[in-house]
Amino acid sequence: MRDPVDPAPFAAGPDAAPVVVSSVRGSFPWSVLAERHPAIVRKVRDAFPYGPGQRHALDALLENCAEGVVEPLAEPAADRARWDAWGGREHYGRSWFDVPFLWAESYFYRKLLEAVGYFTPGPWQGIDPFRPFKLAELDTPEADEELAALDDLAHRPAGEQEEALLHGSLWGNRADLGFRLSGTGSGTADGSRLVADDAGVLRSLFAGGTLCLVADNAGRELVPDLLLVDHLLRHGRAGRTVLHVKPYPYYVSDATAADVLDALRRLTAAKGAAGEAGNRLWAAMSEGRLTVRAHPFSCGPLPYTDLPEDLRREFAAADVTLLKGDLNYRRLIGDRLHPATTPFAAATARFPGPVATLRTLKSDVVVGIAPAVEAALDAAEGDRWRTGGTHALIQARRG
Ligand SMILES: O=P(O)(O)OC[C@@]1(O)O[C@H](CO)[C@@H](O)[C@@H]1O
Repeated sequence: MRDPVDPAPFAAGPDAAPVVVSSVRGSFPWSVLAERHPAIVRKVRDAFPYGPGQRHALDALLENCAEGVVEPLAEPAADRARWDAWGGREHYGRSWFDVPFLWAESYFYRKLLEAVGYFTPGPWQGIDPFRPFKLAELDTPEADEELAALDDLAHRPAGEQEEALLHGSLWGNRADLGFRLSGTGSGTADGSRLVADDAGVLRSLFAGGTLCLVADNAGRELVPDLLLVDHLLRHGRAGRTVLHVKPYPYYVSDATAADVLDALRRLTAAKGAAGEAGNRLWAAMSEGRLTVRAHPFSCGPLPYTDLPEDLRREFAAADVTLLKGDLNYRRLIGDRLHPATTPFAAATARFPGPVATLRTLKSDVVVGIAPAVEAALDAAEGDRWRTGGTHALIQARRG
């Protein structure tokens, strides 16, 4: 039974709200393209002994991002036709700042991989330009502490464990490298920073069937995600889990299948409860109760209203599709500036099946915020609560 939806916010239809663009100088989207992306290109260039050809291509990308226009992928890119169909034909030739923010950001990462030869046959093919940053995250004293804390949690009742692991997965989203490489973002994991909390609805959707978890970042976000998955599989709260990751490196820290293996090995190498969870996850993957998918659409520049039919069917059949992180949230609500008080159920009405999100707020779009909460946050923080990574939300809609 679908939650009652107030049609008022969409009297003009769910696409009435304006799409986020990057053309307003000084805005958050503008700063991502004008400041964050050049910083990421420089970090990547300095992180590898790339040859002259790659360094020239990276410098050309830097210049193109700042002053140039969106250019097609260089032939013979295997996915050129796909990007043409994803909006490239409409956007090629336009300034990066004049196309939808979601499209410009997503395509930037695809052009970055082109510059370093990620798809080009040869020694650099398949070398993840963000891997140094991802791995550095996994081997830290903080990661050791987080894993050690599981030994105490293991003695708590299953319900308490689930609540704690759900929050671990939520706040793991704060560890977003794209966010950190440009030196912004902090946040505390205390409850006061939750601007919406549908944890009860979300937990009621763990019904022992299929959980689709659409992952976000690798490293210190993916490890808590995997620990939550272990708990749900172990306690019969999910019969199987399909973990959706990216088919290639994306948004600096987004997880690929290689990152799942790194996170899994980090767990199996740990002592105590963390190691036991790692071994259970390893067995679950071997037995097909935990499967990893890397669908091309997961690196697409489009909202989830454009889901391809196979994903639409998969999500519709799941107990719940749990979307992690800010980028997935933006794609879920169309990267549109809906009024923050727009009901989550209304803004996500076209997503197939029950859907939920665990997200720290790192970009302007948000829905499902109570009017009094929005007013209090605006009064206390101005707009910072929307993009600072200091606040988070748990939102869910039954099918
Ligand atoms: O999906 P994540 O990892 O939580 O966050 C990704 C993201 O916040 O990083 C960009 C800024 O660098 C945003 O535009 C984008 O939404």
